[in-house]
Amino acid sequence: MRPSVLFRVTRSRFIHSMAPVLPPDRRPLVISGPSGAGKGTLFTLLFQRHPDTFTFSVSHTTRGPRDGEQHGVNYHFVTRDAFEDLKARDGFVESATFGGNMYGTSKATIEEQSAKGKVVVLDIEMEGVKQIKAIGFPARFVFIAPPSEEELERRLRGRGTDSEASILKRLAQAKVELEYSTTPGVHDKIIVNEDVETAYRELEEFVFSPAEQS
Ligand SMILES: Nc1ncnc2c1ncn2[C@@H]1O[C@H](COP(=O)(O)OP(=O)(O)OP(=O)(O)O)[C@@H](O)[C@H]1O
Repeated sequence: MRPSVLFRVTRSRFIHSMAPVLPPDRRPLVISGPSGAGKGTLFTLLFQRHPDTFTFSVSHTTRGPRDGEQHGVNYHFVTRDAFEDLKARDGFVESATFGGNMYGTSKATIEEQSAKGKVVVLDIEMEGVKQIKAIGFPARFVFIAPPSEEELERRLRGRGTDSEASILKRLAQAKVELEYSTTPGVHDKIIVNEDVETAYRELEEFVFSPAEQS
């Protein structure tokens, strides 16, 4: 290998190891889609393969921490009063109540993480997507769809994390979400997660595409 070539190769490896490759469009990435479609699978790959580029948005919740959960890592655990106060001050891009507990994504969390130069990834359900769109919060919206409802059911069952009742509830909700995903202009990108690597490549390509292409 000629010395100049060697230098270029070494230099390029050095740049890659030192500086994260940042997407031209740094707006937060809102990932939504039916439970079991593979959102977690795909964004976990994004974090593993670009550890310095992306960061997961840490939500606020009024529920208590479970064993091993850490404040500021899994959630910002706050009192109901603190949550309601922040909500009244318009501090959330989206919030919702599940099983009697409140959950929300705070604007300050997104802004702090974005200020560190990272692209913030949000895993948000449909109602949250609607809220974020309604306030016009700048973000890129990606919808992960299953190849079919039958395959979605297979994945939910195969995951082995849900009761029969929970699986049926998730499948019913999936129909609503898939219907909503056909609303024009809601999502910047819809990815059908049939083969994981193919879907991942599509996600990566979208994420690193210039703003005007999204
Ligand atoms: N392309 C794929 N082919 C086959 N199985 C897949 C594929 N993508 C994900 N899975 C599997 O499907 C199951 C559901 O995936 P995952 O947990 O990532 O879904 P999710 O959309 O994040 O769900 P939730 O919203 O409930 O967290 C997992 O067991 C995962 O390993």
